[in-house]
This record gives sequence, structure tokens and C-alpha cells, in this order.
Amino acid sequence: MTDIHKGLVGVVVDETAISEVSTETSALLYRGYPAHDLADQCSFEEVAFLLWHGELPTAQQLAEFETLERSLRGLDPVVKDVIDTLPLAAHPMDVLRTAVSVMGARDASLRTAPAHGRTADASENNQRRALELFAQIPAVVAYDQRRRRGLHAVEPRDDLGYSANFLHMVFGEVPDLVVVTAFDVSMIMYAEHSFNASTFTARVITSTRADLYSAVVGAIGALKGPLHGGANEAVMQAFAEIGSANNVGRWVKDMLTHKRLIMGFGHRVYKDGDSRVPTLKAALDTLIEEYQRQDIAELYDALESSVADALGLKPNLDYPSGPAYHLMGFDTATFTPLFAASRVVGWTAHIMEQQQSNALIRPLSLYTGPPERAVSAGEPLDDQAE
Ligand SMILES: CC(=O)SCCNC(=O)CCNC(=O)[C@H](O)C(C)(C)COP(=O)(O)OP(=O)(O)OC[C@H]1O[C@@H](n2cnc3c(N)ncnc32)[C@H](O)[C@@H]1OP(=O)(O)O
Ligand SMILES: O=C([O-])CC(=O)C(=O)O
Repeated sequence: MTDIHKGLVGVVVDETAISEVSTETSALLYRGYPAHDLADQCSFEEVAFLLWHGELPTAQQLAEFETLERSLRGLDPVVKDVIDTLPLAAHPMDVLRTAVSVMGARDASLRTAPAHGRTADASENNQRRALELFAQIPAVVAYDQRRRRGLHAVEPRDDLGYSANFLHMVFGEVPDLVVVTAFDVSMIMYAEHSFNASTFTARVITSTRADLYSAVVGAIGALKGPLHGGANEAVMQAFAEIGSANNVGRWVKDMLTHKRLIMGFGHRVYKDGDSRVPTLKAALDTLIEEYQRQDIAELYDALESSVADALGLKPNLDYPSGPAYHLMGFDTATFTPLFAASRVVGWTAHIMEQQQSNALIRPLSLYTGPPERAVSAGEPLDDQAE
């Protein structure tokens, strides 16, 4: 009897030195450091450097890294033109996926890479490409949200850190420090999570020796789904549907009656709570205080305890991030692109790790279709199908 691991549940498919997601202790380590400590003490730029290079940067390395990242923030006018051809009703994840695809098609260095070689896509090129995506995805997200609102694009500022500049490009001004800090924390918490569906997608694509952009485009596609990154958007839709804490009980009952999933709850690996939630919830609390939105805190708590009572499920990272991004002023459909802006660090770290020790990823399947049969010449196709 062949063992089938549907959804690859519990299957260890490879090694990684980038992060550890522990089921037993519900902990998350980035290159050995607890992610919550990094969120407390480091900037997103430092964490990106750590995930890519394995060590936190020295002061000089950080200064060089920041200077380079800031110099790469401007968006290629051709990418802007392509975005402008897309309907305003297109989902922002589709816009981002298209933008990254255009960036890949315009990277001349890809065209000179020999397809047959082991080093078909040299690692220093990939480090550059990863940094460019890191620096430019915020500009894509900002450009797209602003065009939907009928606003002109805002150019990046090289005197601001990653998160302050991101918010400046989206909203045309730098918000209070409390908002910038909460956003930076969200970027750090979303940056990396071992072999989740989108990262695994990127590794599968990389295993065929396809280029980094193809792998990132595929990862964006996988992240869009509501069982993965799309859940942060779905959480906010649920909040809007519920309206206020008083309606939570009725709403949850209705969801259970109709056997619908409650987005932002449950996790494939963490069965006793997502290790990242307390850190992002603390950041959400600072935003609730900043914007004086106790109503959101009440709804959040009521839904969390109602789902715990009804299903025994705990929130995942997408639960606090939904209301946090809403309070910051992002359109709901833009939440998952924010996740992508952060996770591009993890994706590209995994792409480079996969390239360093590659094996084509190609599992087996158990065939359950009809047994071998003969094609009868002259028999009408309809009869054959019966
Ligand atoms: C940052 C992230 O990407 S985290 C994930 C974000 N996704 C979501 O929040 C979507 C909602 N959650 C889910 O769909 C799931 O919990 C997943 C996809 C995250 C994990 O799924 P799995 O590990 O496959 O768990 P699985 O689906 O086997 O769940 C076990 C049982 O709990 C139920 N369940 C799990 N999550 C939920 C939920 N959010 N709402 C209602 N029921 C749920 C399942 O229906 C299943 O019930 P069954 O045994 O009667 O069939
Ligand atoms: O690990 C997972 O399956 C999903 C997740 O939480 C993430 O990618 O951040």
C-alpha cells in the first residue's frame, strides 16, 4: 500500500538554515534569533540582511546596505506604464505579479545566462535582483493603491528608512512614529516562515533552474490564496461583515452552520497558537490607542474568544495584521501585497539556498484513473467516454 501524504502534511522535504518553525515550542527563529526579539531590537533592513547573509550586519555593513537599498527604490517607468494598462478592478496581487514579471523580462542579465550550466543564474546576480525587488515592490504597491484612489504617484525619499519611506509613498506623508514602528514590526514578522506554500512554490520553480523572477512570480500566485496570505484581506472583510462585537456570536454560529472557514484562524504547523501573533497584536494595540478605536479591540477579542470556544482554534499572523493595516489606512485589497513586500526576503533567501544545493523537486503520484485500455479505431469519441 503506497503511503500518500496529501498536502504533504508532516513531510520533511529538505533542510534549511534560514528559519526554524517549531511545532513543539510554537517558536520562530530567523537564523537562530527569535523573531520577536528581532522585531523588538532591529529594523526590517537589518532582518533582511540577516536572512540573506546569515548574520546581522555590522554598523558599516548596515550603512552600505541601506545606501544601496535607498538608491534602488525608483520604479522603472515601463513597469508604471504596464500597471497603467491594467484595470482598476484588477486585484492588487495580480498587479504585483504582473509588475514582477515585467521586471524579470527587462533584466538583461538573464538573457546572457547559459541554461545548461550549474551556475545558470549566478548568485551575485540573484543577490542584486533580490535587493532590487525588496527596494521596488513598495513602489509598486504604493503606485497601485494611489492610482486606484485617483492620486498621483509619490516619489521615494532616500532620507527615510524602508518602512517610513513605504508609508510616505503610499500616503504622501510620514505618519507618527508609532505607526511606522508597527508597520516595521509587521514586515519583520511576515519576512520568513520556512517551507510555507508560497516559499515551497518558489523552491519548486527554482529546482528546475528557472530564474529568480519566475520563482517570485509563482510565489506571489501561491500567496494570493485565502488559505495563505489572502487571509489577511479576508479577516478585514469578516470584520466589516460582522460590524461590531455584539454581532460576533451570531456571525460565528452562521459560519459554522454553513461550514465556512473563519479566516485568520488555524495553522498547518502551529497547533497551539502562532508564535508571531503576540508581537503583532502588541503592535495592533499601539495603533488602536493611536487612533482611539476601542471598537476594533472589542471585535477582535470577541471573535478570538468565540472561535476558541466554538472550534478550539487560535489566531494566525493574518488575524492581527488585517485590522493593523486597516488602521494604518491601507485599502483591504492591498493587505496581501504588503505580506508579499515582506516575504520577498524569505522567498529570495530560499531561492538562493535551493540553488546552492539543488535537486529537481518532482514527487510521485498514485494513479487512480481507468486501467490501460485500447483506443478502438473508428469508435466515436462519445462512446469511448461512456
Ligand atoms: C500567514 C498564513 O499564511 S497563516 C494561514 C492563513 N490562512 C487562514 O487563516 C485560512 C483559515 N485557516 C485554514 O483554512 C486552516 O487552518 C489552514 C489552511 C491555515 C491550515 O489547514 P490544515 O493544516 O490543513 O488544517 P485542516 O484543514 O486539516 O484543519 C483541521 C480541521 O479544522 C478545521 N479548520 C481549520 N481551520 C479552520 C478555520 N479557520 N475555520 C474553520 N474551521 C477550520 C478544518 O475544516 C478541519 O476540520 P475537519 O477535520 O472537520 O475537516
Ligand atoms: O507557514 C505557513 O504555512 C503559513 C504561514 O504562516 C506563513 O507563511 O507565514
